[in-house]
Amino acid sequence: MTSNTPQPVTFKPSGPLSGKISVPGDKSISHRALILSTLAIGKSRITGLLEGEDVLATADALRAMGARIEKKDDVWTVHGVGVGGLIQPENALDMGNSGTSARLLMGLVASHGITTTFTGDASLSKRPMGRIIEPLSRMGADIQARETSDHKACMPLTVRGICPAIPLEYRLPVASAQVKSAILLAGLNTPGITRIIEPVLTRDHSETMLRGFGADIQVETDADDCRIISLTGEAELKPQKIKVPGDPSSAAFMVVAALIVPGSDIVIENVGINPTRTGLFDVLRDMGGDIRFAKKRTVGGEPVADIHVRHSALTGIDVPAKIAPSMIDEFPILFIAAAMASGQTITSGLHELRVKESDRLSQMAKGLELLGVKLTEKEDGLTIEGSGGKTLSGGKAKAMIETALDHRIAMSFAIAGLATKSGLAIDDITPTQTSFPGFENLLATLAS
Ligand SMILES: O=C(O)C1=C[C@@H](OP(=O)(O)O)[C@@H](O)[C@H](O)C1
Ligand SMILES: C=C(OP(=O)(O)O)C(=O)O
Repeated sequence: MTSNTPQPVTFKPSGPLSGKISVPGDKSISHRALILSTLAIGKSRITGLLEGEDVLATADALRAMGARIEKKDDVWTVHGVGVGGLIQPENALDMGNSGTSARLLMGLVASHGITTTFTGDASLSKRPMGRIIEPLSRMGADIQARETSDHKACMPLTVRGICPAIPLEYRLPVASAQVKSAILLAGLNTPGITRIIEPVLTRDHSETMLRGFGADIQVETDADDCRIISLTGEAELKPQKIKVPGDPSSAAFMVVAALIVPGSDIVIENVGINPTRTGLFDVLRDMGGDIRFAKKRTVGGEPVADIHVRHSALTGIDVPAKIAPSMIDEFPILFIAAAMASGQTITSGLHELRVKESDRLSQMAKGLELLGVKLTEKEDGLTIEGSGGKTLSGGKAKAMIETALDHRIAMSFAIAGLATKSGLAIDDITPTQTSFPGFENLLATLAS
């Protein structure tokens, strides 16, 4: 887990960025690769796994519930216990900073006859868990959570799973791949068909990977354009060889860095370009960004490409709210691009950003204001007046940016620092370890 000692770092103005890099493995796919391999009978092999703290928290939790997970050279091997084969962990499972670990694993244990306590860091302990507790309780799990003063169910919490659980038909009230995936994972060890109605498409890695592991899962679209996902329970999963592609959410920081630093020309190899994840690249292209996907191919059922990016003059746009789910983690870095664009960038429909690792609308607004950026913070978005390509330098630019245990806030302002007059200090770089180990070094290789 992230050390408790904050490490402040100053990011200095940069000359042109150049070179070919690759970013660490996709976080969402890495969590799912470990979880589904644990549920298969036999030995799965994973390459390209993200070795960030969030994914390592998932691996540790799965080990505590009986999986044997080992790493040799670049290959992770998971000896699965089979659907229904988890054992009760001896201690509470520490989910660190990771919402995905907490929510997916809650789903996993809900349909096993085991009792499991989940804990997390100060950030995760503030995030809403009611959205997971509600459907899993309907499946028969008993979940006791801490109640906050404003009556929200938060961690720490204890899931008393039930086997057999009751199959659920559930319409997702919030566009969340974590909620969808938690229910699907619970459904795997539940007799009958678990059905999810998804009015707004979210990342679909769980569906793709479940199919790849041999589960019986059907996806249809109804007359109202809702996806209906049906999973047959008591599944038998077969072990797989998985190649995890580079994470588009990590590539996003390097893409925006190249767009805003004059003279830059970079290539990021082997990045996942699943359309449920690439909204940021579409928005940046609409703003005038020169971003090309080269060598498109399919790896393990996921589309992958090399991304070629060149410095570009950006123009602000009105970002359609409906694109939000396909770039939900990328708004912090979009706001940095918007601050460097000419004209106004308007965003809306982003309530979910207030319940991520931090309140990302408020943290980004505070930091951008320190940099002298003019903006309006609304309940569901920011409207940002861009500098028209001029370097950022507010009167208070010497102040530290507060990262609030949020990796994406830290990395977004690190990139902003490259486009300042005299550098930008952020109060803690350690949260980058959760999703992007090696972030600082990789950025330095592009600048050298
Ligand atoms: O399922 C996943 O892997 C994720 C889903 C998203 O969360 P929500 O489901 O809360 O939107 C995203 O923000 C998170 O980084 C990863
Ligand atoms: C929201 C994120 O992750 P999680 O929900 O897994 O903490 C993120 O990576 O931006």
